[in-house]
Parts: sequence; structure tokens; C-alpha cells
Amino acid sequence: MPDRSTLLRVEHLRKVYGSSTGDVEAIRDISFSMDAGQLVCIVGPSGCGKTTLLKCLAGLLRPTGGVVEMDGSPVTGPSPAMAVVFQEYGRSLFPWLTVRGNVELPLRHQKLTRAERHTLVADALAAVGLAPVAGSHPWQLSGGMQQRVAIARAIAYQPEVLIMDEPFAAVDAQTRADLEDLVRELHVSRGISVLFVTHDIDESVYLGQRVLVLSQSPTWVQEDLAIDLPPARDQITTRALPRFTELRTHVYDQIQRAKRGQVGSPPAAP
Ligand SMILES: Nc1ncnc2c1ncn2[C@@H]1O[C@H](COP(=O)(O)OP(=O)(O)OP(=O)(O)O)[C@@H](O)[C@H]1O
Repeated sequence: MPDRSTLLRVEHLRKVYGSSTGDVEAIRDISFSMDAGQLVCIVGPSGCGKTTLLKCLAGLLRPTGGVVEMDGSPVTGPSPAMAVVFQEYGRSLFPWLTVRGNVELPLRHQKLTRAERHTLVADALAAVGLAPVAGSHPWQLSGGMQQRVAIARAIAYQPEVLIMDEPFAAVDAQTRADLEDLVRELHVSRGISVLFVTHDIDESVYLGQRVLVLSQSPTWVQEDLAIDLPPARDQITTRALPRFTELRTHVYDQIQRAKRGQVGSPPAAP
């Protein structure tokens, strides 16, 4: 029985892609749970199945086996309780709509009055610092600003969990640092639950309360690591802490071991 505060529960998740050239077992056996209000990062070697995992969690892909539950109910398709932010912000925004229009679009399918919609959109744009460009079009903005629009759209929707798939992989380092701090700020000030997939080890340690380290594909959870850094994080002081270095070195070592297959055997396929 899940605990009352358990938001997301994944048990013995397995995913095999069928294809004309043979089956590909992407996920062997993944189990973990996440409480409401947590910020959990997922890292793993390249091609280990991170995107496959997120798509299964978000109900965009049907798992081959196992269970995904949100608030105790099985996820069987795209759920209004989840919002997903992808890496390719350019393709996720509609160029003919303004920033405001893009953020408002998913709300049009909800039972909200026009005034309620406008309040949610204004609040989300203010939270990501984009209120002054609400009337601009996405193509008039920088890459980092476009990704802020995607984040605003997700939080305006008021999901129970915000799922982010390598969302900052395509922006420059300084913009990336700003966007990381934006995610921390939204998590801390609004209590938003975030599941954040990244291939960047430092980013996972800087952002997360927990880091799940995935094995090489076919994937399983090699380690569920608590990040015992102070919750008030700062790009300069947090990254300069000796504990930050210890944690990132530990995760790096785990991933190197995963790549070399030095982490024991995955659980037997069910
Ligand atoms: N539609 C598909 N059909 C067949 N195999 C697939 C499909 N999508 C992914 N795979 C395979 O599943 C495995 C996991 O892929 P996935 O994209 O989930 O990994 P990833 O960790 O997100 O990759 P990256 O680190 O490159 O972002 C890989 O071996 C990939 O080739």
C-alpha cells in the first residue's frame, strides 16, 4: 500500500521495443517511488533508457511489464497530473502563437473561466520572468527564453509533477545555470514536485534531493542516492562545497562502473 504522501510509484517497470530487426529490451526492471514535493534527478550512461522511462511514466508509451501509479491510480495514458518539458523547446512551441498564447493553450481544454485562465498565465509568466515579453512570438526570443516559455506553460497547467527530459541540453552554460536556479526556485517556493532527467552529473547533484543512477541498458536502478547538501543552493557556494565534489565524484564513478559493466547483474527479467 503506498504511503499517503507517495506521489509516483514505479514497480518492476519493463520496456521492450519490438521491431522488424528484433526486439530491443530498453528497460529491464525499474522500481522507485517519489513523494509529493520532492525534486528527483535521474542520470545514467548515454542511451541507457532515460527517455523511454520518462515516456512510460508520462503515459506516452505503454510499458511491457510492471506498474506506474500516480496518487495510487495506474497511469494508462497521458495524465493531466503530469506536465512534460522536453529538450527541443523550439519544436514544442507554436510559432504563430504569442508567448501568452502558447502558455494558455493547454488551459483551453480545462474547465476554467477566461479570467481564471488569464490569472494562471500571468502568474506563470511572472514566475519565469517573462511577463514583459508576453506579446512576443517564440521566434523573437533567445533559446533560454523559449525554454522558459515551455516551463511557464507547464506550471500554468498546475501539474502534480513536472517531468523534465534533458531540458537544458541545448542552451549555453550561463543560460543553463540560470534555468537550473529557476527550477530550484519553483520547487522551493511553490513546492512543485519535479522529476528531472539529465546526462549532466553536476547538474543532477546541484538540483536534486535524490539522484537515481541508472545502469547501462537494459536498465535498472543502480543506486538511489540522497543528496545531503543544504536546501538553499547557489551556483558558486554549493558547487564549491567539498560535499558537492564528493557526491559528483561518487555519481561519476558509478556511471563509469555502469559503462564498464562492473555493477553486478541486473535483476532477472520477469
Ligand atoms: N522506438 C524505438 N524502437 C526501438 N528501439 C528504441 C526505440 N527508442 C529507443 N530505443 C532503444 O532503447 C534504448 C534506450 O533509448 P532511450 O532513448 O530511452 O535512451 P536515453 O538514455 O534517453 O538516450 P540518450 O542518453 O541518448 O538521451 C536504446 O538502445 C535505443 O536504441
